[in-house]
Amino acid sequence: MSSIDKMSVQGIRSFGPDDKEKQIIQFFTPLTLILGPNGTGKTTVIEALKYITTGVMPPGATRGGAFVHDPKFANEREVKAQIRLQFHDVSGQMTIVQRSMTATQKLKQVTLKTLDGVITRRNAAGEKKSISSKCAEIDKEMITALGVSKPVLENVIFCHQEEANWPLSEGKQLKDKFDDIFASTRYVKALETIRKLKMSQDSTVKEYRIETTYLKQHKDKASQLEGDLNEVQSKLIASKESVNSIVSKLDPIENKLSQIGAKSDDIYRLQNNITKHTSEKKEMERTVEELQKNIENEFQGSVEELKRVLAEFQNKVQEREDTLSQFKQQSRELERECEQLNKKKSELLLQVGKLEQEAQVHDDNITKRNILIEQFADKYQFEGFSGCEITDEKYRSFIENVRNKLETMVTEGKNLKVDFEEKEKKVQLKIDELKENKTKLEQSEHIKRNMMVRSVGKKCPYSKVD
Ligand SMILES: Nc1ncnc2c1ncn2[C@@H]1O[C@H](COP(=O)(O)OP(=O)(O)OP(=O)(O)O)[C@@H](O)[C@H]1O
Repeated sequence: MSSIDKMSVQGIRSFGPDDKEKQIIQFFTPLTLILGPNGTGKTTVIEALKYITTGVMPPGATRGGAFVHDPKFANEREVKAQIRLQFHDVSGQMTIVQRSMTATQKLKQVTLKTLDGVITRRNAAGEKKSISSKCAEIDKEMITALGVSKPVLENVIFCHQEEANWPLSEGKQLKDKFDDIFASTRYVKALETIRKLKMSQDSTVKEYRIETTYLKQHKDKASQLEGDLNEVQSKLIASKESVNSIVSKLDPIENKLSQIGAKSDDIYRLQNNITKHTSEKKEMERTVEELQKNIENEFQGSVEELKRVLAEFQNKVQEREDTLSQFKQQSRELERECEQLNKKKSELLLQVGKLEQEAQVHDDNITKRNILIEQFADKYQFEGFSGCEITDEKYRSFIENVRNKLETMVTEGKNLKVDFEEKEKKVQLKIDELKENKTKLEQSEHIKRNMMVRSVGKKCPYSKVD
């Protein structure tokens, strides 16, 4: 169990901030009574204990200056407050915790700043070890060190006198307080978690049990298979040994077999040759027979003479073959020439056709020309062209006549043109004269009309003038 030894307070409420004003309170076992008149600081001691152990300031101390000694009282701009507590933690180790604050007087209000705290521990050898940390961490550390929960410290051990009537509060608030103190919510949650964990673990165990059954079956099967395998392996070894012995016996037999095979191949080859030669012999005999049948005059000379005759015959055959190839060559050249001539012939035939067409056109033109000559001769009374054949002589005479006629007509035309030009000049003079007269007449008409309009307008102003 943890126990509080002593506490020093400085700069809290009526406790002054100077070092000489620092107060140290010693706590006794099993009980410490604090007595004093009103306003001497009894509540402040409890508040300081609550603050140093839990980090919670007294109610109404939200305004900075309320808990820390007022800077106005100290005639300072800033006041530093410090609380130190020496205690033995649950393991009996001596621990010192220190928390500090500063209150600064601003223009209208006092602001409070909480500084980092320090926890110092002394181990069994008497060595000190300090840990400086944030307030929240110190709060956690203190709860662990004292072995008492924060709600118990706040509401039971260091309960402020202004909050001491919480046991008389309404149902829900009261329940919440008790839940906090006994941490029942946490236990309920923990129990729920444990229950869920148990359920999940139960199901896992169930699964494992089923799996174990299967695994056991598998194991039995595996051991059975292992036995079978061993048996098969021993059989395999025995079989391998017998195979090896058979293989060793087989080697000479295989050698002999391969020798026999080679010999059998030779025999087969020889048999094939015999069959082939026999059939060749038969074929030759048949050929000889046929040749003997066809021979009318059998050659009576020796083989040498026959060879010579054969050679002569072959030479003759060669000569004939050469002559034949020459004829073939000539025939090919003649065929080529014939082809070219046919081509030329077809071209000439084409030209003949064209020329015949042109001759026809020419004859038609001659006929038309003769008709026109006859018509022209009749029209211009050329004699000797009517009803006779138009020869070249006639044609030239006709052209001469035409030329003469044309010259006569041109001369007449020129004379006529001169006459017409003279007549035109005269007519133009007449026209100019007439135009002049016309202009004069129009002017006189205009003057007369104006005069008539004026004379009629004086008589009747509304009559229309045409
Ligand atoms: N911020 C402050 N600065 C300086 N002094 C303060 C400050 N706040 C409170 N005080 C003084 O601290 C004292 C409060 O003391 P406290 O309430 O602890 O006395 P008490 O012994 O518990 O009194 P009671 O028996 O009446 O409860 C008062 O004298 C008050 O004037």
